[in-house]
Amino acid sequence: MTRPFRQGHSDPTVQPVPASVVEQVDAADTTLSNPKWAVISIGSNLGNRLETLQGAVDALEDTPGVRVKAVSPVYETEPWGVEPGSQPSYFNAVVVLKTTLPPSSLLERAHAVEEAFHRVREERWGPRTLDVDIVAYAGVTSDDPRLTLPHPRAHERAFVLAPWHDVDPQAQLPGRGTVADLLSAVTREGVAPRADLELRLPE
Ligand SMILES: Nc1ncnc2c1ncn2[C@@H]1O[C@H](COP(=O)(O)OP(=O)(O)OP(=O)(O)O)[C@@H](O)[C@H]1O
Ligand SMILES: Nc1nc2c(c(=O)[nH]1)N=C(CO)CN2
Repeated sequence: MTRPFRQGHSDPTVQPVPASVVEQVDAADTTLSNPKWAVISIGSNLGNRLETLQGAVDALEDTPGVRVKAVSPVYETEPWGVEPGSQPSYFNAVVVLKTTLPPSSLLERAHAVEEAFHRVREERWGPRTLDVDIVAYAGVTSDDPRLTLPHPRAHERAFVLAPWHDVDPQAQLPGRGTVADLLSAVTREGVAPRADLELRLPE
């Protein structure tokens, strides 16, 4: 015998939903209909650097919930933070995207893209096939060491600021000021545009 389905609070299989859960679901829905912008720095100083950077751009675009909006010019840059001459030079670029992913999922994806290009983590600031850092995610600030936002060293890195300024001259680094001002405060020595190279914006 089938029992009639009873609707409303008298149905014992329907639990009341706590207000906090409703709030969380609503917040998630807002994200879905309201994508956030994020700025990603990509760098490579091992292997075929340009091919790897293009692969990273394509992999980001292939991510559900991510749309790449702009890809910067390519810069050839001296390794930052290490003994001069101790590592090959980098190719660096910046990707501006819109995403419905929360910051933690975007970081997971960034790590997966690095791993797809055989990134190994041996020493701090060691040479790498691919580095994918989240420079900024909307206006979010966080001092969580697993994901610090904005990136704690972006404001002092010309290899991030110069390509970002190229694609968005009005950009602001949350809590730090305009990218234009930050760029004028750092040395651009060792950060050279490679006008002969180009990264394609995925179609
Ligand atoms: N904004 C961020 N973007 C990427 N990783 C971050 C960020 N904030 C914190 N991290 C954490 O930093 C850890 C180390 O990252 P990674 O190995 O890419 O550092 P790095 O590129 O060598 O140096 P740097 O952090 O100076 O760019 C990651 O496992 C990640 O959890
Ligand atoms: N020029 C340059 N130097 C670096 C880079 C980078 O992408 N470019 N990334 C680092 C760790 O994120 C450390 N140093």
